[in-house]
Amino acid sequence: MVGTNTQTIAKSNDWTVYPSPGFYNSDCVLLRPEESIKADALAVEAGISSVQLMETAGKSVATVVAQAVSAPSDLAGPVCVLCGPGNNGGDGFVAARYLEDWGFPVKLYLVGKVSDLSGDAHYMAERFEGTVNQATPDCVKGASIILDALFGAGLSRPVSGIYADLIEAVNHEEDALTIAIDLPSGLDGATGQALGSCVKADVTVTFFTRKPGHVLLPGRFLSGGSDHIHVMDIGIPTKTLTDIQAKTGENIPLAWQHLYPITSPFAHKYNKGHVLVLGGREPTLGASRLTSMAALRSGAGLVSLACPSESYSVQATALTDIMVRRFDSNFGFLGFLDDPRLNVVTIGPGAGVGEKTNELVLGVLKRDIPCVLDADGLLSFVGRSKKLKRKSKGDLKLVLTPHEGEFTRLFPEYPLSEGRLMAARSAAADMGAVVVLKGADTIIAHPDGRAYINSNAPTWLSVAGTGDVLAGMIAGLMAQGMPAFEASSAAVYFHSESAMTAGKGMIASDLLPIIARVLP
Ligand SMILES: NC(=O)C1=CN([C@@H]2O[C@H](COP(=O)(O)OP(=O)(O)OC[C@H]3O[C@@H](n4cnc5c(N)ncnc54)[C@H](O)[C@@H]3O)[C@@H](O)[C@H]2O)[C@@H](O)CC1
Ligand SMILES: [K+]
Repeated sequence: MVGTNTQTIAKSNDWTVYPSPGFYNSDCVLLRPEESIKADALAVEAGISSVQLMETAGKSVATVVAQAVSAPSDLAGPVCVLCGPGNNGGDGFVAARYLEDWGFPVKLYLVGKVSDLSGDAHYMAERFEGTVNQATPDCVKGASIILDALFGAGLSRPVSGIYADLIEAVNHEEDALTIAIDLPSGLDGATGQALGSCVKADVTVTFFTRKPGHVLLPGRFLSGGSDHIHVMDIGIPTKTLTDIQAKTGENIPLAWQHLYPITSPFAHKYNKGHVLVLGGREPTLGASRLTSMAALRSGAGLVSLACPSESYSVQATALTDIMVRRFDSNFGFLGFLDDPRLNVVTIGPGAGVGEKTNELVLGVLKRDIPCVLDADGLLSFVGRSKKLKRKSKGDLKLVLTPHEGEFTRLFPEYPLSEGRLMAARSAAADMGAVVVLKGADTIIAHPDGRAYINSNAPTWLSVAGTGDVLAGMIAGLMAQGMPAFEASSAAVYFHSESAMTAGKGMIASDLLPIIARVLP
């Protein structure tokens, strides 16, 4: 699966890696609604008519409906097709025509009149030979299948009025199978947030690529969940992705496998990097142990844990595979950085919030040593995040891994209410650092605007200590030469894979022996 790279140490000029193969591949790239409308337009420029695109789109929706039922006669109620005022409604008319032709009991409902429709939607409405009924909230009662063609990529404001009433009626009809065309109506395809009311679909049929809203939460669940989002090829040439220069993708191996560090037969501990983890004091001694073990399990050649003298004996006794070192002052810790083999420092888990940690972090950054900052390492910069700003346009040297609470405290200027994706992107651009905004849909954002959305985290991953493990995994991959953005993305992905393998009820330390099993 992973690893076509023959280099032992991957190329690491981060800012030149874009575009990566993932952004050319419709399995990975997530087109924002305006980008998908642009893709349609580019396909038209390339000679495919927009009517043909809509015909193929509508037919593909009908095909998914047909595959969901063994035979039209098995349906107790009709297939209700709810059409809105734009081209999403046009897709609904096409799907309704095919389903009628195939013998399905179809009832089509439109908000407004056919004469109000324009362009391709109007043309497709004229071609539909069945009855066009006026949509009212009662119309979906008793339906076996509801096809939601109210709004797709063109949703431009919060849903209200008759549309909100229709959406509520759809969601109330729990026995019906609700299939959304392109996006559940009311879902903002860019942010994954509901704009006013939103259809809760069981299945979503989208075209060419998925949209960020299908992967971000709650959009992923409103769309029926990852396994129920069908992406249909409607003939848009893949090369349009090159012209669009999309910068959002799903965090899958395709996105970063070309930079994954491959262990050469000549590898030894001294050419697989050396991670230094700052160890803490009571009562959070275990956190930095998790981080250091995760770095080692992720393939780093050497891992050292540097801790204050008072916790030295506990840490040294608890760790067998990690070199434990002691220091009595910040000066002592910074002295460890003179070792030229040391190539990543992790500060955070159990480090303590305050001036001392602040000084240590700035000392590391001043020496230009790549650094993963988590937990206390981040919280020590609340109110002074500007001090972390990196100006360099060369290799990215800093990775920040806040969860939502830490992010909000660190970056109040980027409110999460405007969408996690945008907030993480803005913070990354501002700081000149990789920002890993943790959550059920972790975002990994690069200062140049690229971002991956992670989707393979099981619910049980959210337990104490798993963030400490993630920080170690990122550091471990960076130590082996993987660029910061891709190392962070790969670590997030394999962290979730490890949790998946560990299973429900796992605790953070269960992940450690599994990491090495799931890594390629
Ligand atoms: N060539 C193309 O552009 C293709 C488009 N396709 C379909 O077309 C869709 C996009 O079509 P459109 O751009 O026409 O957009 P939509 O059909 O999603 O909706 C746009 C219409 O809804 C209105 N509207 C937006 N928000 C509203 C709100 N909150 N309340 C009331 N009215 C609202 C707008 O004024 C406009 O009339 C895609 O989602 C897809 O389903 C597919 O047929 C594939 C080809
Ligand atoms: K829809």
